[in-house]
Amino acid sequence: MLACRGLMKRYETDRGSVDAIRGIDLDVGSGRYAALVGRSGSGKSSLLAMIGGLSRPTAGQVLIDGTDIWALSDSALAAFRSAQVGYVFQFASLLPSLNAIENVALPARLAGVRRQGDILDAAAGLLADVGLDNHFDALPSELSSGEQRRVAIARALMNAPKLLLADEPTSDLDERSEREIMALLLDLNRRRGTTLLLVTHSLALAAEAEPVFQMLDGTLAP
Ligand SMILES: Nc1ncnc2c1ncn2[C@@H]1O[C@H](COP(=O)(O)OP(=O)(O)OP(=O)(O)O)[C@@H](O)[C@H]1O
Repeated sequence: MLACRGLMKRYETDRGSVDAIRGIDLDVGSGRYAALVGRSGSGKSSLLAMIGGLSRPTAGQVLIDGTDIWALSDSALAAFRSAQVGYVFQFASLLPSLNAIENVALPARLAGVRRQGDILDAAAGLLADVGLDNHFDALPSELSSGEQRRVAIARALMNAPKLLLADEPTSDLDERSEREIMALLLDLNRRRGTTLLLVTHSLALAAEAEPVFQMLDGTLAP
């Protein structure tokens, strides 16, 4: 489902170049729950951004269901991302002026889906799936950080992506919310067959994943 071949990322800075990713090959089968672990600075976010079509590799390929995503034109890549990949980041990044259901609906609006009724029905269903059926009208500022994270997960699923990328999705949450968010992600992975790639510092969170990739200074540990 997901394959990386010879991936490299070099950042050019005022102080010279940084080789953040130094030749990575990996495979994740369809419907799997995979984890990417490693110390701060080992390159996890850089790798995820290339896999998610957000940051162009210096060399190598990312194949999602056989599509070499970095060989696509910018507009084709944007369309591919919007249709096939969902993102949950460290901070929820909801739009503060939109309520929960409008935030969840946004990816479908951006993808050009026109039937507003269908969009709102789908967004309501997703909010119910993440346990927020009573908060459709709440603004992000009226929700706890765990609830905001749930809205972000529902939003990531709006366009029914095949691949869900989650970068430290529970990092600033208390233990109970962390457990609940992880249970939710794993349930979505199992029930919908969405392939999940989770970046985490936590070996405990990665324990249920298969495969687990360990990043070490821009490469994968054998
Ligand atoms: N835009 C950038 N410009 C220059 N260097 C960068 C940039 N982004 C990341 N780096 C460097 O690349 C390396 C990998 O960073 P990255 O953020 O991918 O690591 P990480 O494993 O995700 O870390 P963390 O767990 O702290 O988020 C680090 O040395 C970092 O300083």
